[in-house]
Amino acid sequence: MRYEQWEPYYRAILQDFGWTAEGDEKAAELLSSMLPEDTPCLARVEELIRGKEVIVCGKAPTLQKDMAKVDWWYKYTVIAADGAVSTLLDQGIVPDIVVSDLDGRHEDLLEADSLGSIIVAHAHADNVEAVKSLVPKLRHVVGTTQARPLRNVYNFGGFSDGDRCVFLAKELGAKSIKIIGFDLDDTKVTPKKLKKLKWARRLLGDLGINI
Ligand SMILES: Nc1ncnc2c1ncn2[C@@H]1O[C@H](COP(=O)(O)OP(=O)(O)OP(=O)(O)O)[C@@H](O)[C@H]1O
Ligand SMILES: Nc1nc2c(c(=O)[nH]1)N=C(CO)CN2
Ligand SMILES: [Mg+2]
Repeated sequence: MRYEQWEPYYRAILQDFGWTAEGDEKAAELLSSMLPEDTPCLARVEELIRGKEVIVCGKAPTLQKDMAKVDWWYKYTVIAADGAVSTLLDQGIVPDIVVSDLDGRHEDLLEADSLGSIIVAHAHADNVEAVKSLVPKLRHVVGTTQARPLRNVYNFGGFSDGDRCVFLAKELGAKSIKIIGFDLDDTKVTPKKLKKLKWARRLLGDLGINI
């Protein structure tokens, strides 16, 4: 999705949460300054996705049960949304890609990185400290922002980690996208999280994915 297409959603999200773009823009600049000018891992991310069957794993409480129903993991490019990486690693699955705003368990993000997962690390106004502490330790990183993209910090569209996985897969031309570990009606989450899940439903709905 081009930024011009994404921007109206971004403006509406900022308004809904009472945020301004400035903090996100500063966070994106910081992330940019920590990364190489080109993004060596991006070509690999594209290779993993284009024309491939992709499975996106969210971190709903149903994830483990949903995982048990997947017959053959190796036919998929596996994308984990943040905390889902911990459940996947526990079950012996190393995701190809982890999409994270770095509030998942840092040990698990580092373990996945050391096992070859590419971490699509998202900078926003509220995770600057995590960006500072974790990004220098990662070996395979692609930087993202929800604000206007920079030369080496991308915006594939999407807001929360789970829907950003799906936008990434769409944008880079996945052949199919299977989604597990999503429960967008989960009532056991905080009001802020529920609001994020509502946005996920709306954004995915506009991609033609109704869950
Ligand atoms: N019931 C659910 N509870 C939590 N996450 C869910 C649920 N259903 C779908 N997801 C997706 O799984 C993603 C990863 O979940 P996790 O709990 O790690 O999120 P998070 O990192 O706290 O969320 P975020 O940083 O996006 O606010 C979420 O971004 C969300 O899109
Ligand atoms: N400023 C800000 N941006 C976000 C936040 C958040 O808590 N604050 N959470 C997100 C979920 O991944 C995505 N973007
Ligand atoms: Mg997160």
